[in-house]
Amino acid sequence: MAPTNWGTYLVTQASISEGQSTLEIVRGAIDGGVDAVQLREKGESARSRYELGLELRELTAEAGVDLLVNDRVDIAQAIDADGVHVGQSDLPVPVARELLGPEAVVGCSTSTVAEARRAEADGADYLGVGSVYGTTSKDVPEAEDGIGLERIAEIAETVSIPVVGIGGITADNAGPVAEAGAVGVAVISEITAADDPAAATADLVETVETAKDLEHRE
Ligand SMILES: Cc1ncc(COP(=O)(O)OP(=O)(O)O)c(N)n1
Ligand SMILES: Cc1nc(C(=O)O)sc1CCOP(=O)(O)O
Ligand SMILES: [Mg+2]
Repeated sequence: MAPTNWGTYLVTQASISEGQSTLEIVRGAIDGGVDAVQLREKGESARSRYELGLELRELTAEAGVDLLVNDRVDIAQAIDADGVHVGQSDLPVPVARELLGPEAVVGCSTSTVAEARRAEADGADYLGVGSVYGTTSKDVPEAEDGIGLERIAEIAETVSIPVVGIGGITADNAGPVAEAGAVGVAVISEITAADDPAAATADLVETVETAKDLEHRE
């Protein structure tokens, strides 16, 4: 599936779960209809991300769900992921593309119009734009303040590649992100910290689909 159709995108970080493993959470997310999963697990060793990545690859491939790896092109290659997600302090987009090839999905984090233009020119396939509402899930002070929906709209109008909103997104506030022009939403806590990840995912899927339907009718 292409990023254009990623309505709901799970970014994994089991350290903020209520005792559930990443595999359990991803299984639930798949049952709930998630479109893409990103292996993040900041703080874990390369070996443990690699081993978890192999298991996630099996699960996601069976379900037809895209699998991305955060930051690490080498792990993406080693587990045969669909692609990689890089931020402003990670490997540059053209380098990730060169290493992974033309078929891989390369996503890039941006929070300003200038960064978005650059990522698109560099060949990114989609943008992760945030932090939309502000979050403590990403351990940097900048993420605590939201960039707001107007910035999402401005970036979505500027670039031709899909924009995915990230940061502080829940089923209650995901609709306006899609209405602002994002193809979908990426979340950690809304699914990961839920008692029932499948139900939390299904709520998000429905909210985003409804908002996109309304947006297209206008
Ligand atoms: C979909 C998506 N968008 C943004 C990010 C953040 O990437 P980055 O800024 O590199 O921060 P880390 O996640 O690496 O801490 C993301 N991971 N996914
Ligand atoms: C990994 C990440 N990147 C962000 C960015 O703004 O680039 S915000 C974020 C954390 C998203 O977690 P939650 O859904 O719990 O807010
Ligand atoms: Mg990164």
